[in-house]
Amino acid sequence: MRTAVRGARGQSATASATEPAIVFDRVGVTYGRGRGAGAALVDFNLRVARGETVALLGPSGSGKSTALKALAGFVRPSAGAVRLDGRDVTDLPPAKRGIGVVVQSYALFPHMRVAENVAFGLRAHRVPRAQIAGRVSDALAMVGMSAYGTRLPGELSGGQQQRVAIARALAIRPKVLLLDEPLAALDAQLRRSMITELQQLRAALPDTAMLYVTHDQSEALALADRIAVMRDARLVDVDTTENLWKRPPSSFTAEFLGGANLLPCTVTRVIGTSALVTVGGVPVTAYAPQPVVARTDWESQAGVLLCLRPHAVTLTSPGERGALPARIVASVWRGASTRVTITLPGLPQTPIDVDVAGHDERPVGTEVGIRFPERGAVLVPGPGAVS
Ligand SMILES: Nc1ncnc2c1ncn2[C@@H]1O[C@H](COP(=O)(O)OP(=O)(O)OP(=O)(O)O)[C@@H](O)[C@H]1O
Repeated sequence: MRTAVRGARGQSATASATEPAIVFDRVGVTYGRGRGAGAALVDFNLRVARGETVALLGPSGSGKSTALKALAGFVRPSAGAVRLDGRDVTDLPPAKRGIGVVVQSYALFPHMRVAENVAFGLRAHRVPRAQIAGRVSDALAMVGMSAYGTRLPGELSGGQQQRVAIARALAIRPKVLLLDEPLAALDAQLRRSMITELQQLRAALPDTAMLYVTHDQSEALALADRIAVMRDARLVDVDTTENLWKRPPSSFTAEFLGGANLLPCTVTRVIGTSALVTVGGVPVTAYAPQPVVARTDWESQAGVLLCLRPHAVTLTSPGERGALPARIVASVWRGASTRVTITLPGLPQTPIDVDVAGHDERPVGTEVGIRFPERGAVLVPGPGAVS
């Protein structure tokens, strides 16, 4: 059953001029039928404003692409509604939604030249013939591909093909741009430079709402205003990139966004946002964001964890005043930094990853000390906490 009431010409009764560019209203998607049916999206609610970029972040199979497809019209929701600028488009075919879509595999027509590939979408959207050449050249200029209009896709690199795919999506001047893992097929170096280009493109399209699907947290942090974290077909957390990073509302989000170390701890006292906790038998002070870590969470000790990000920890000499004693159990040099894994004597089964700048050559077994600022040690509700 749908939640929105639709009136004449697909106009939602809830539509208003102030509605965000994109609204998912309790959307559900089920693939297959009968016993084989599987829910890929459950009670999915999300709003994206004009000019805003939201990243859908989550592990493989969590339903990110399904959400995008429901918005683009490639799968039909079994429940709920999708609205664009206040208009219910749940039953509209994809070509009538005016959405630009970019997918991982470029999806260019191999026998058509670059300019023809870009023009194809314009014809499908019935843009008048006289306007097509100008729109194609504007779109190619936006992605720095003006000089390549007469090439075939096979004569381009992966990054150039993806730029053409983006140009094709932009040519229809969409108010909504959907990007489904657009950089996943590119190598690490090209991905980094494409992130910079996408940031520039973002700035050049101040009125466009963007939904960006990725399982790469660094892309999400670099490009999004807000991040929506998905797990098992559901939206688990949504907030600004900064809030989710600094004050993760769940251990899942803390781990997914930045590979946090999550340590069992006991909270002794909280004053304001400052907490005294015991970790591995040692007292430390930590940041207790409110209301993320509600008083009941720590008073009942219902699974509060200490989130330590690898870059927030500093290795010191053993016995240095104020440092916790630790021992190195593994060390991997990564070029610009070394990922050193340590354990605390009171928590020998809980490895803690620490990123040290440069090449740290201390051997496994070395006794060290660790320090972290109060704001670098954040309490988060554990998996058992009731939200
Ligand atoms: N056409 C389909 N028919 C049946 N099941 C599907 C179909 N497409 C996706 N699924 C299933 O729906 C679930 C969500 O898939 P979806 O592609 O949305 O996940 P995702 O988060 O985008 O994953 P990835 O990061 O691997 O692309 C998965 O369990 C997947 O196997």
